[in-house]
Amino acid sequence: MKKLNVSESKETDKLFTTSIDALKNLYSSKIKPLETLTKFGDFYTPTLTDSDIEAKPMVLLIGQYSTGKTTFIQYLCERDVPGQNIGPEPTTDRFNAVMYGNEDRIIPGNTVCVQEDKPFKGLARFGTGFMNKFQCSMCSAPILQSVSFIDTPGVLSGSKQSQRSYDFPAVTSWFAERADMILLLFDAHKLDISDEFKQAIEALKGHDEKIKIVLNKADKVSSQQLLRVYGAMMWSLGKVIKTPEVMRVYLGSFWSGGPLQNPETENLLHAEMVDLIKELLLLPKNAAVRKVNDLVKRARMTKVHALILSHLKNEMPVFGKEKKQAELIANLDREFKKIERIHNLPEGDFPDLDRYRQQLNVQDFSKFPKVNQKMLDQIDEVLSNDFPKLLQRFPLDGSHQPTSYELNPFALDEVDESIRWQLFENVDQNAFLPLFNSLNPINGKVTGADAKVPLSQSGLPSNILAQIWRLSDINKEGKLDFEGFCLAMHLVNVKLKGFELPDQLPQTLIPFSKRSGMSINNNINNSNNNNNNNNNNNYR
Ligand SMILES: Nc1ncnc2c1ncn2[C@@H]1O[C@H](COP(=O)(O)OP(=O)(O)OP(=O)(O)O)[C@@H](O)[C@H]1O
Repeated sequence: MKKLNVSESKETDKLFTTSIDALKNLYSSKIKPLETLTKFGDFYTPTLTDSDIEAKPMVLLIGQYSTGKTTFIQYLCERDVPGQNIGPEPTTDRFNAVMYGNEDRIIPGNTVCVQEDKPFKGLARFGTGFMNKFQCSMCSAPILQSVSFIDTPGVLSGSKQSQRSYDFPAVTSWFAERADMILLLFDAHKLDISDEFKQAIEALKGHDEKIKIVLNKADKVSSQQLLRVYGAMMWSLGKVIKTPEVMRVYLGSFWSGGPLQNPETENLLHAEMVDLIKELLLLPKNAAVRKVNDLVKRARMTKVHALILSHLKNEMPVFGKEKKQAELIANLDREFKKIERIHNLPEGDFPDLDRYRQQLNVQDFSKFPKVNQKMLDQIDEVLSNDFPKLLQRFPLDGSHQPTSYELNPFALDEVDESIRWQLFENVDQNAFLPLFNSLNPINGKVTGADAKVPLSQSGLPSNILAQIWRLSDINKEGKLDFEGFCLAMHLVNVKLKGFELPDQLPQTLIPFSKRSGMSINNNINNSNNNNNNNNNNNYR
């Protein structure tokens, strides 16, 4: 594993901060003026605020009711999140932004939408019907320092879905535009893709590249059923999501309710779950590049929008304005083609015809602004010069930015708080194999007496080593298998770096083979009950 170069890590962090600053400047000086002039917000989405651009990466979860969206968030947070309801019936009746905060609290929708430091001001346009169904849950779960989650109400079937007091697809589309990743959750045990759910997926149009599929509760079916369910799901989705790329599907069972139930698929599901968690952890590093891409998209749309308005204004006669306006709206597709040809614009930068028509219906074309060449030049400048320069700062060779942890799992002083969220699977286990084998394990396990020598060589005091033993002997057997031994050695290194050891093992540090068998509560109970003393004695 490559050794971390401290200055390189600090440079990378600095690079991301300065890039976000540069983005804010470019947006407000070169894109926003044309957006304001052409009332871009009335046709698309409101102008962005600084907090929109600075916001932590957002993960949007969408699925029919009871597919496990809320449980998924709870699993990743390793704790109960305030304001979350879990149950077999439709439980989440509101959009819930789960974000980091020092103390647990729930902020109601009306308040969170006026807070300057939250990226939700644009939601105010969905009215009080929506505000009453929106809230922000703040809690101190470590993963929330890297990403925020948007839990959504489960999509219902039939009239129940349309009875909502706000425009569900429009709100979903608003979040989709700002999200860094969209997770579509399906229940492998009860695959059901209703028409209403298909409509909700339609609202994600234009954001296909962010969509990942999670086939949840995949351990509840046999391998053969899983294959069938997978095929049926892809077939149905193929009709709704029209993307040339193959969608990434993660199979898994994201909850702390018990071990994976199908030994046949256990390894596969573990590997898939690890992959998804790794993807989530990479989001902050990729978010800055994504933000540049989003602003590129927005700048191109603004340019096309300005040219459409100017074209429609030029078409207006001195008399008979209303008739001409209606005619232009009816033949909007033809007008779009004309504009495309005259200005040599890509078809893909044009807006959705029906939605644009709806907005045009309430406008007076003669009041549209004429082309402001200076502002258009600024947009061209930002697209052809400023954004490419900004992107050159990032390594865009297809490889992701390795996290500090991937570069050196023991370099704890060189990484931020998210280190607590590292995965056991990322620990370089090969490095400990020779040492483990030299202890002559019996049935793949070593006793406290065996492990005492290598652990004591760390020079750590007995009480600390006893704590390390307690944390590493997850099954409370008085012995360590290879994974437990790696964990112990890893914790020794953590301590030697000057960090406090946790009272209980973070969920991420529990090897996957042992993880699914434990609930978080079990974990807490284990650390509190008398087992502690017994296990500590194994080491002494
Ligand atoms: N991986 C899993 N394996 C088994 N059961 C699960 C799993 N995940 C969630 N469940 C159970 O499924 C039910 C629905 O879970 P949850 O409330 O998290 O779903 P949801 O998608 O958020 O639902 P809603 O849209 O109604 O809020 C709960 O009873 C929960 O305990």
